[in-house]
Amino acid sequence: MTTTETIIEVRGLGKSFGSLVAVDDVSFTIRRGEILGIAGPNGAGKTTLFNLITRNPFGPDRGEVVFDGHRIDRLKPHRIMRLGLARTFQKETSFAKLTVEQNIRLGGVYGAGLRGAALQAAIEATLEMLELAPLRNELAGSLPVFQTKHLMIASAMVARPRLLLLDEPASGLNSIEQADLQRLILRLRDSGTSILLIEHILPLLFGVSERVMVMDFGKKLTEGPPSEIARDPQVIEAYLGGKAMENLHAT
Ligand SMILES: Nc1ncnc2c1ncn2[C@@H]1O[C@H](COP(=O)(O)OP(=O)(O)OP(=O)(O)O)[C@@H](O)[C@H]1O
Repeated sequence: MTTTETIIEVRGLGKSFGSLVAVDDVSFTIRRGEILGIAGPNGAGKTTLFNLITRNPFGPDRGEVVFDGHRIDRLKPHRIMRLGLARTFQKETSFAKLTVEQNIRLGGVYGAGLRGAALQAAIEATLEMLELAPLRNELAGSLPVFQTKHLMIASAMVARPRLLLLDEPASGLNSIEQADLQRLILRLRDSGTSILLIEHILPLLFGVSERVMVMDFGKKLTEGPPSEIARDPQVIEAYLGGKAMENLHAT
């Protein structure tokens, strides 16, 4: 359930690569229990924003991030994770030659410092929640794309994060799998994890997010409820493209 309490506050975050300003003075907050969506064209700075918040693999040049009462913008990535902030990556990050369970175990050890019975209990709960229990002994490298996505999310969720950053989790999924993923994201939120979600598949993004922030050229262009963002003419024409929004309205 969304509360008025803030789980993360990002203030004036910025990052440059030479003369390119990849993230330019971006500020936003997420409330506890909320799903905030991020939309924007390729190269808008969405993934770089995730990198800056998690400091993985690099932190910001400018700005502040306060997560659950802690300033985290100068902490090491593993310290940020241990405070309860986890992320997934666009690219496949599982260890192909380890089993599903072994991959999740690594997430619990590295992400949350879990050991012994607490670790095993977290693994079992995560296998159930992500519907991976029947596949626990399969090699990660042998999984179809849908289960691979689940495993990436499981490896983050085993640490029981209070905030989860999901980077394009629906890429490569068919429409039935996308609908399944949509339900899963809502389940994760209902289990107490706030979510920041980057997604190009707009029906999914607009379907799960309480608010959507639109980025372009590194800047935050606008932010609001999906129903308002979907009608915003400058978002439609300039940034999401008329076709993308036609598809959205058709759903
Ligand atoms: N390590 C880096 N070195 C140099 N430039 C980078 C680096 N990382 C990102 N960029 C540049 O920063 C800009 C923003 O990239 P970013 O990957 O954050 O965009 P994005 O919105 O996530 O795009 P996509 O939707 O394609 O994933 C791009 O111009 C990209 O080329």
